[in-house]
Amino acid sequence: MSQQKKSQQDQAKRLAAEAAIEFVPPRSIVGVGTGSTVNYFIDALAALKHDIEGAVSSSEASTARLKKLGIPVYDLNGVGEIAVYVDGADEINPHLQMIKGGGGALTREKIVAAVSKTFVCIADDSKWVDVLGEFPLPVEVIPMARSYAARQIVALGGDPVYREGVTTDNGNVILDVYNLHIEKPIDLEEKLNQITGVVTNGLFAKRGADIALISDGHDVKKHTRR
Ligand SMILES: O=C[C@H](O)[C@H](O)[C@H](O)COP(=O)(O)O
Repeated sequence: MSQQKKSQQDQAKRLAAEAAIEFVPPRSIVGVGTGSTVNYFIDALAALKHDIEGAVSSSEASTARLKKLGIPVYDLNGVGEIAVYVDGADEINPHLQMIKGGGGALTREKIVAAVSKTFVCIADDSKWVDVLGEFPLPVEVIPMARSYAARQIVALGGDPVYREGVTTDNGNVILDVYNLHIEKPIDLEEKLNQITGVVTNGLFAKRGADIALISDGHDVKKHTRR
């Protein structure tokens, strides 16, 4: 990617992230995702730190950034329903179903999203697609089940590749599944989760986003779920 394209994409990420601030209720505990787009959101949230109670985080990386900026981070087990969860995506379709987990944080992201009333997805417009699957679908697997899970994934029509050298925050491994053209995201999400040894997969289809803020680096378009 050229330097100019990269800085336009960064600007798009920043604009989408800053637009999410208006969805943060005062005095709330905010659900915070993971990734380069969310990092801009965390930076914007820091300016509001005296107006919110704190955050629940989806990764060690986001926790470290939140704490560094003086935003208290709570354990999810001590918190009830979260009003708003803000997170990025690797791909998002017009139904606001997503592929996530490019950064390996999919499982904790799915947990925090499940507890949250409203999911706001923030992304640059390169993530907006008609059909999910061009981006390899991450699947988090218990290490001893890696080969078995990979064979089961092949039987479902995907090409799994072990993400070497990566251990998730939960101590597991990731298989990135290539060559999927995902016409029925909810079906595939369920089938993958039924494989013994799979912890979760990066399809956020059953619980997609409620709002997507997508930027081209100039404007931010707001999409709501169809
Ligand atoms: O595990 C990572 C997350 O699912 C991210 O939200 C996703 O990979 C998008 O990251 P970025 O904002 O860096 O493109």
